[in-house]
Amino acid sequence: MTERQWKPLAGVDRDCFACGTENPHGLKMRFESNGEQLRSFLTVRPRFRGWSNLVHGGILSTMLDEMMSWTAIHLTERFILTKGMNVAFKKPVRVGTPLSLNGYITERLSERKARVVAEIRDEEGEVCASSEGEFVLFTMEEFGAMGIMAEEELETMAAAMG
Ligand SMILES: CCCCCCCC(=O)SCCNC(=O)CCNC(=O)[C@H](O)C(C)(C)COP(=O)(O)OP(=O)(O)OC[C@H]1O[C@@H](n2cnc3c(N)ncnc32)[C@H](O)[C@@H]1OP(=O)(O)O
Repeated sequence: MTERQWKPLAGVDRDCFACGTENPHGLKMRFESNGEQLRSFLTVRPRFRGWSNLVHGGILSTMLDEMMSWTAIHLTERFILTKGMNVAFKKPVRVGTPLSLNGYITERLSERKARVVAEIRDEEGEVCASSEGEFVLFTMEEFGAMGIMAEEELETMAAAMG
């Protein structure tokens, strides 16, 4: 069986703390999709530490939220809000070490909701942290009506979703 090809997703948000392409204080996460799952690779800088050389748990949670969010956005082609998420911290994660993340949908709960999982792995491929979240899905019109994004941002985002 041939593995599905991974393709990079365009970075469309400049300032998001997690995925913003131009945010000098952010994580600058980028994503790839094979149509069934998404993945991301990054090395967390020391400025995001908690204890001494360990990545702060809040930063790991942000990375997991972002991984699940883009998984939901890309695989459902909808705008999303995180309704809730649970995180399990299984192994300490060190700053300055290469990490990989993956995300996938476990259940399409309804037309408007999806359950998504994300994992953070270390260089050995061991899962260091994982999350499960519930995501509410919105059409562009519904999201626009919530006043979260300007009209032109909505259209740029919608064009980059699939
Ligand atoms: C580039 C950017 C990527 C960034 C990714 C970051 C991801 C995030 O962290 S998002 C930020 C954190 N999350 C939030 O701020 C969400 C705040 N919470 C909320 O707005 C609400 O609680 C929300 C929308 C999640 C759930 O709303 P609530 O009414 O409690 O939902 P719920 O009772 O479960 O569902 C009610 C129904 O109304 C729908 N609904 C809720 N609000 C709306 C709305 N404004 N418009 C349309 N439908 C809505 C739900 O989909 C659901 O539909 P159905 O009955 O068919 O299942």
